[in-house]
Amino acid sequence: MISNKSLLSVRDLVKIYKLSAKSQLSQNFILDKNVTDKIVKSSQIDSNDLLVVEVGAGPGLLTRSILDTGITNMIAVEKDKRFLPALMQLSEASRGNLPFNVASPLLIQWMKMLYKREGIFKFPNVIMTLMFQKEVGDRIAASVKDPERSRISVLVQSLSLSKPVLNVPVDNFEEVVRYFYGRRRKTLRSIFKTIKSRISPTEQGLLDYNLEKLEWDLTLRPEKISSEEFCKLTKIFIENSIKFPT
Ligand SMILES: C[S@@+](CC[C@H](N)C(=O)[O-])C[C@H]1O[C@@H](n2cnc3c(N)ncnc32)[C@H](O)[C@@H]1O
Repeated sequence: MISNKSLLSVRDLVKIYKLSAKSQLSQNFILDKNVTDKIVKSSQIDSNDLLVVEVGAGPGLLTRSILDTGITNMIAVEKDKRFLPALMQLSEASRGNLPFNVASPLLIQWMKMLYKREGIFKFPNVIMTLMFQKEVGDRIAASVKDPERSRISVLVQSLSLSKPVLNVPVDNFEEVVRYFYGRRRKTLRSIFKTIKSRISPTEQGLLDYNLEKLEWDLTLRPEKISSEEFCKLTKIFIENSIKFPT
């Protein structure tokens, strides 16, 4: 718990240290404590939590709301040294509003670790509260019908524990999805043509035979392919020992 009486307000700190938001660091600050308190409430942070980590603490208002819960161990990570004086006032750190530029790679890494039960995810009941820019949130939730559908939609939806669809190793799956979304403006026919030019004639035959069974419409683009279908494709490569081209 921190004593706010001894602290300058975050609004004042922003003025004093001239902490204007830098777009290249995806900076966008919350200056209303009602909002940061609500975020913390929804994250279910409890004073018994052993450790809370905040990535991208900025001027530290969310950090203050987290500290107000009475937690005792906190790590705040911040790339921009300008925030050091503001954060130095706070002795501990938190979790919350992710820097938008690192949100997608971090999320994919965490989802993979969660799926493999690695790192902190070896422990049961790890709760993470992640806040994203609306555009990133839209992409995460996008279905095959939405124009925002992207690699992150496929990966997160496939790895999500509430509705897991993955039945192939996550690294192979990611490789396939990354390859297709790296060519998202091309048709599936054109992408498969490139893939086939990079594998042996025997492998080409095996791939053609199995692709027919998938019954994909090859005039479509990758965003129209569901996570389940990408799983099936990954399985074809694995079961027929076809090395996926990089
Ligand atoms: C969207 S702001 C959020 C600030 C604060 N948490 C809030 O809610 O007001 C994201 C913060 O992440 C920081 N940031 C950006 N890239 C970072 C990185 N690679 N590592 C750590 N912090 C980073 C930015 O400097 C910025 O302060």
